[in-house]
Amino acid sequence: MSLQIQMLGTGSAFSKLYYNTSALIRTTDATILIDCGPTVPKSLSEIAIELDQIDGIFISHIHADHIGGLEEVAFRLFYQYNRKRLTLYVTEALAGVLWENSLKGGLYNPEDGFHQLQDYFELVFLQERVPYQLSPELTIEIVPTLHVAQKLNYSIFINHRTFYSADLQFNKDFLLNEVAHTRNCHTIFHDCQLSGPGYVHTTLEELLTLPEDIQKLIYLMHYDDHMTEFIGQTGPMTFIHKHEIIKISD
Ligand SMILES: Nc1ccn([C@@H]2O[C@@H]3COP(=O)(O)O[C@H]3[C@H]2O)c(=O)n1
Ligand SMILES: [Zn+2]
Ligand SMILES: [Zn+2]
Repeated sequence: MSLQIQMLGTGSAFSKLYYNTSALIRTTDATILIDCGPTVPKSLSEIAIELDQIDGIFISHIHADHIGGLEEVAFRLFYQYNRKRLTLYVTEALAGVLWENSLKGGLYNPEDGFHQLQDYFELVFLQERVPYQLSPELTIEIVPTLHVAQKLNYSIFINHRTFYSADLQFNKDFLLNEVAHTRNCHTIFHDCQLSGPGYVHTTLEELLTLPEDIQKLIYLMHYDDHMTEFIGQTGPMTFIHKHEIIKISD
């Protein structure tokens, strides 16, 4: 079984250098996008991936750096790609706020028959902590994680043993007991705020308190533009870069 994770961006919400954190999950039979910030269409075009080569999009939460490219994707699917409807993998609750609190502003167009999210995307509602086999080679499972109080936020297990964090506050117990121990993950993609108090993110300082054998599994993403100043200061953890491909064999 072959699984590849290719980063489309690795920067923080305010990064001007590294694009919004987002990735493509690629297997021989499926290509799924994780999050869709404003820089995603440009990043896809840089690696010559057309929107109609993507089978579906998973959304972790509705901050703009994770969804700000969806309006462009929705319009282009309809007007440039002959009304193609991609699948959106979301919880039902997230689909509601995604439309009402974000996308409706640009996409609502009753005159042309666009009333709701379903008019642009095929919606597949995920349940928390239920594995979904999206294709013979790809299974995903979402878990609720804490980012901003009262704000829906989901991280994702890919083929059971790869963990990809949404933006999240450090949760050492979860990383040690669930990600590393119970699920025996061999690969972890984790958001990382390089300096200052995290507030709504996990800081590098916090990740450095994890046991070394877990740090070895971690690729750091969602970092600020002063990343280069921290090269050599991340213990065994590795900064991942835009368009880098991690091959995962299971
Ligand atoms: N309580 C908060 C909420 C948000 N923020 C910043 O706003 C950004 C929104 O996108 P993000 O990627 O979640 O990162 C958040 C923080 O930088 C923050 O610093 N403190
Ligand atoms: Zn973010
Ligand atoms: Zn966020």
